Amino acid sequence: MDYRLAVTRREYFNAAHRLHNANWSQEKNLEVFGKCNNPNFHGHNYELEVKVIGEIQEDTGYLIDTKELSNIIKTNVLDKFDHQNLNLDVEEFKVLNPTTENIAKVIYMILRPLIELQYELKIKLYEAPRNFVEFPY
Ligand SMILES: Nc1nc2c(c(=O)[nH]1)N=C([C@H](O)[C@H](O)COP(=O)(O)OP(=O)(O)OP(=O)(O)O)CN2
Repeated sequence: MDYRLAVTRREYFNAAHRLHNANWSQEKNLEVFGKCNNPNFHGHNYELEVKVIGEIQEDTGYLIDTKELSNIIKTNVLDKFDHQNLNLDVEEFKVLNPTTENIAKVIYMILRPLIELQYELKIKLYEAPRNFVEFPY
């Protein structure tokens, strides 16, 4: 039995969004989401941390090759989210409010099948330097 450890890859993407609940009135949306409900959308510089937890492989000395992890994130998350309008351009958010919580959850759901099951996966997503979400928790 070896010790478990974590390898984390940090990435960045820029995206526009608007927080809105189509089942609510304009007034209720404005009351709950305030400036984030502006129909003209607004952008954030998101900082994403993808953490893979497991044991060191004896043959490579790696837990996971960071280059491989970086490629997985780039192809499946950054290429899909970066410089996009999340509400309009990303399929998942046509039916889901693009809050930091939901974006972190969607990223986890995209990446989970792509990382070997023996590893635990955790997502940390910063929407602003002082606001971040961790999923799962
Ligand atoms: N739990 C959540 N709360 C809020 C979310 C969210 O995704 N989850 N999102 C928003 C808006 O998107 C809003 O635009 C947040 O950005 P910003 O206004 O820049 O954030 P702050 O006002 O907190 O910025 P500070 O400079 O750190 O004060 C709102 N709430």
